[in-house]
Amino acid sequence: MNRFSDRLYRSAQEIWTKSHNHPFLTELREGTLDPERFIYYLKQDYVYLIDYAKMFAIGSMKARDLDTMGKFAELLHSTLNVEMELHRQYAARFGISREELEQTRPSPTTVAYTKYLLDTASQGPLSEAVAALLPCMWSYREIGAAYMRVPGALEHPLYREWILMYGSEEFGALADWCVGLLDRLAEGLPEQELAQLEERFLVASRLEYMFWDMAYRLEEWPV
Ligand SMILES: Cc1ncc(C[n+]2csc(CCO)c2C)c(N)n1
Repeated sequence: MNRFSDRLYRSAQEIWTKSHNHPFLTELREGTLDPERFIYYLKQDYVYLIDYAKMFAIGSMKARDLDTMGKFAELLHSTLNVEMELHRQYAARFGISREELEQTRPSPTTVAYTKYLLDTASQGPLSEAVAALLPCMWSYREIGAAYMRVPGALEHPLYREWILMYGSEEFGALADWCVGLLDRLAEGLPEQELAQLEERFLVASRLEYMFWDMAYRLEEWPV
């Protein structure tokens, strides 16, 4: 069967491979990542997730049926209460309060990524919103599943929980649902619209790469 998601996966392959080989991720899976870089990532990711959760709210609003509406509501709930709870627990280990996490000033890359997502979701049809939010869910699913199998990765005192969360069955199932939704939404669309969806997917994939890179560089505003 010819799935639109197969086309997206192929066209983003080069970008995703660069993410997988980025030192932030190679060092995280080997357990050598400097915690300072991880803390920076957690703080930026926390404010990223606040906007990302809003994408799910927009998804719920634009859904055409109750099942889809409910699934986005479930994703919104899980982002706020499961994924962000992991960040809160990590922050507590480093003496960073919930308030401090929430007050993180977004870096240039975080601003670029979150505003790109929210602009896409609010201006376009549901299919474009899903194309833009998919690299986040799908690439983390791939990373989590792969790192669960890296010998010793789950023994690391700091990175173990992170890997367990993204390697979990629940996260896998949510990502699969989003992939399937995009395939259904793309059915029968003309090539011009498919190309537009592909572009959203590729820009978000590049921004995912930039997010790892930003954290590794501890990016700051230049002025
Ligand atoms: C930059 C960045 N990209 C992707 C994720 C992963 N992620 C964000 S929301 C979601 C699904 C529901 O919570 C998943 C898997 C992240 N945390 N940060």
